Amino acid sequence: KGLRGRELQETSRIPSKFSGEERVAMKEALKGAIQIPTVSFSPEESNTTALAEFGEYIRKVFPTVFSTSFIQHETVGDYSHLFTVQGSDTSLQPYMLLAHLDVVPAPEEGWEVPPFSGLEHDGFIHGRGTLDNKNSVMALLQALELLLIRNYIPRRSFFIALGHDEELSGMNGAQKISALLQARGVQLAFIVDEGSFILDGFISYVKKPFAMISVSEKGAIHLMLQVNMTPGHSSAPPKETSIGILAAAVSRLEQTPMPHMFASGPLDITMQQLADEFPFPINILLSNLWLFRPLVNRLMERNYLTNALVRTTMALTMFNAGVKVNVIPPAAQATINFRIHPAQTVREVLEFVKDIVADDRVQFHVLNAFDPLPISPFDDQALGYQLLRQTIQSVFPEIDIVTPGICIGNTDSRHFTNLTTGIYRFNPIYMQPGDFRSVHGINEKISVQGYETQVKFIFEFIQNADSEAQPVPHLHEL
Ligand SMILES: CCCCCCCC/C=C\CCCCCCCC(=O)N[C@@H](CC(C)C)C(=O)O
Ligand SMILES: [Zn+2]
Ligand SMILES: [Zn+2]
Repeated sequence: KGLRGRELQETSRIPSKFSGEERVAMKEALKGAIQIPTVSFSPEESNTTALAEFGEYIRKVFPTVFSTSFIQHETVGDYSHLFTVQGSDTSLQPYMLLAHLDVVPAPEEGWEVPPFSGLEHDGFIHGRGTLDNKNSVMALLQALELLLIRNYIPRRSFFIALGHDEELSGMNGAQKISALLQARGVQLAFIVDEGSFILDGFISYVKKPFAMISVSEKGAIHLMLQVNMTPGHSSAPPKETSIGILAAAVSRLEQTPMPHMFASGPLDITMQQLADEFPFPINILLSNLWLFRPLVNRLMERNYLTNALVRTTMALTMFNAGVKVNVIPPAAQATINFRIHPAQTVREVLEFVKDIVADDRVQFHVLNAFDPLPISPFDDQALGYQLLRQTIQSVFPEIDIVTPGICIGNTDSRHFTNLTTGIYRFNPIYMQPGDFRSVHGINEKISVQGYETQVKFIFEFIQNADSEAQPVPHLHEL
């Protein structure tokens, strides 16, 4: 189901078999990438020396990519990279594979090995970026390098875009790449980026790992609340201070979750596809959402991850106030990070928040805001989704559930809605809750075997995108 024409593609396929020497080279290349500390600290501070070094490094380890006549390489926004791989059939719409080479900071405390060592230990490569997202950067280029060495000539053109400031919102990398391609009149069939995984053990009842392809991502608001009061001597305080007023306001917000929004859309399909994995009676509830939706909503609210899937969340992330112990504070500021469910908008969330705060002394400053991303198609006609599904099924034959999902974080792919309606977020790696906590946390690591499989997945995916296969129409042909 989904794609046809498999037989055709099998005839000229290059098998994803790598020699012992190639397998050593690919893991060594990843280790070298981890050792370059391409840290995005803040909008004002990145390690530009490391970002430049990374550009030199990929030239060195992927010489064929850089010397192939039908591949054009460009540096964008000083440190991001855009590879245009010209296919032989210009009637086919190109696609894009996206990843980012910057990482979040990694103070050494708590790490079993230094975070920029790239050390191999017990079958794992350790370090910041091994899951987020140098694994993808390196696997994309590695798979292409290996295909080129085997004289592969793609039919369908594609782009590999590597952003350098995703962890700071992608304005200098992905955003500029998107603008550049738009200026060139490029439209894409689809994009594949980071943002979801093969999930293993995230839902206690679901024993089988399943692949979730995120077809949308939440919007966000960075909101600063501020209260100003006249400062004075603390020995004769007013009835309320800026700190007290603000604390009461944010406490009201914390006590008032946004309405749950599990009404329809991709999550319906996710839950229905997973229903059979749950024991009785939850399987019955999930298979009959038309009747049991309110109950399922309450079940999903209980877990912090599934809760994030069913509603707009708010996290109070910064709180600043006070200048001295005996001074009535002149101002208090709180910064809140909202993640907006695809069924809500920035405007609706702000209205909701103002109603809850209901205090004119609290000023609102929207520092940054964007609506949730549109839902990309995931039906039988959706080329990007179906290619991912097909490749998951061939590379991970043990996975029999592939579901659409919603990405609870944000990715560079959100800068590309001008170029395509098909944006899919999926990393072909197994992810357990502990691994997930290591992303932006401590002891981030990838198994050598998991990384090799990621390279294999991309190697297969690029070939699948070139196959004769077309999405199967909904209606049966007569
Ligand atoms: C029913 C299924 C259960 C689902 C459990 C979900 C498990 C979580 C799986 C994937 C989430 C991955 C999110 C990764 C993308 C986040 C990247 C990131 O951190 N982006 C920044 C961007 C910002 C503009 C700097 C962010 O803060 O979101
Ligand atoms: Zn990332
Ligand atoms: Zn990240």
